Amino acid sequence: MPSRPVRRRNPPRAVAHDPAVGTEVELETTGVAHGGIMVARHEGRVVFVADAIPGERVRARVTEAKSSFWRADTLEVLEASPHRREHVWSEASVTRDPEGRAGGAEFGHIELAHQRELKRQVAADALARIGRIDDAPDFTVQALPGGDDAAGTGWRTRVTLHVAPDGTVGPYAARSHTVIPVSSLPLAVPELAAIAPLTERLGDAASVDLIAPAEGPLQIVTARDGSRPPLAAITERVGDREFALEALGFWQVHRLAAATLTGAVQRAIDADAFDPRAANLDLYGGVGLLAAAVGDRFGQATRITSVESYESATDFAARNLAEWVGARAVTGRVEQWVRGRAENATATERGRQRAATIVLDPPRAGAGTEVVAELVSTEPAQVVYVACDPVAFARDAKAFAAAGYAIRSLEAFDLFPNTHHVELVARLSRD
Ligand SMILES: C[S@@+](CC[C@H](N)C(=O)[O-])C[C@H]1O[C@@H](n2cnc3c(N)ncnc32)[C@H](O)[C@@H]1O
Repeated sequence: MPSRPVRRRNPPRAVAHDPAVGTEVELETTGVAHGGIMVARHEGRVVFVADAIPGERVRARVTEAKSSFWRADTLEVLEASPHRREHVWSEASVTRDPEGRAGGAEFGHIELAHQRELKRQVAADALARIGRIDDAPDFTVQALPGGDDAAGTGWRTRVTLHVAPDGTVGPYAARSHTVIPVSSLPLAVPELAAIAPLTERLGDAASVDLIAPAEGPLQIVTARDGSRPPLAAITERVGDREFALEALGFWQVHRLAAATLTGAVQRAIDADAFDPRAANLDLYGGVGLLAAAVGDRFGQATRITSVESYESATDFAARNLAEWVGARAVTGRVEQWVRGRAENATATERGRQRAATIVLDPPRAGAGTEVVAELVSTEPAQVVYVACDPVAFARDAKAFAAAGYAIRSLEAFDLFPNTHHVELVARLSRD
């Protein structure tokens, strides 16, 4: 097994314009910031430090020096937090040189309960400081069933590996596109970890995707220079319900995530405010997971439109939602699809829009203020927001709040143990 990282054709990790870059500093970390990094101060300047924990003293190397803040990598832990543990992935450990640490498990050195507390702090802080929301319900970040078993490993049903010019296969390093050779993939479900081509040389490939669907064989999809082979359909399952999708189509990554979000969305919807005949929406709908969650809770008469930009996903969503005659799947970009929806509607349709429950599950960037403005202009009865980025959610929640939509319920889930990611499910409505 090679131990030296292999560089891809990509910019260097830090551009050493500032003489501070590359210097070593001793830091005391005081808090956690968005993105899995900790906050410290050096001579009054904020420093964002990777691979530390709040309350630690570390020796760190500066990797970026801007006028308003620096970034640094931990080289040595001088005084450890009581929450520090051996990293779940030795190849991502602080004992390695920072440029040779595997990325994707940036909280793997922190006890699981404390990881969840740090994620809660980041989300609460984003709501307070970015969302300017001071009345959000209290919440904790909930572990998934069995989430603390095996130190939070063995949950990823999707893994993307990258291929260096010499054919080495591995994950990228944290914060760079350097391919890191590794001997294990602890966050992957064991059956995927077992088939990963970690010892192979794939000189003519760009990336390798590994997928463990709920049904059928494991999938290995090798892409060459951005092109992919034709993709098979796979089957995922939530309870008794099956979902068909393209092998590389979007599906929640944790093996229990789809079921967890189904339950959370069903709980979040206020049944008294739900009208099955309304113009209900499932925005950023993928293959219809959350539209099905709504339909399963409110029955055969449920009307709901799922909007998704990726055509193949919409085709599958139409199949997956076929049992609801009032369900339809539309291909389109949400920001375009919602534009002018209120003005172009008939009086009857405007009434249905006002009675609507809108579920939205945008990508990491969030929905954005323009989409929120279009949605609130139709005065929907309630909005259920599924968020994979607390800062983007806080920005959007602020825009909802400006239109009188407050957060009425809020749950958070640890769908990505040993990483900094957290998923939120919130219901927003007006008084
Ligand atoms: C976080 S996923 C959620 C999918 C689905 N709700 C689920 O849980 O399986 C976001 C989805 O939004 C789609 N998407 C991204 N940007 C979009 C846009 N501007 N308009 C419509 N869909 C978009 C992606 O293709 C992806 O399927």
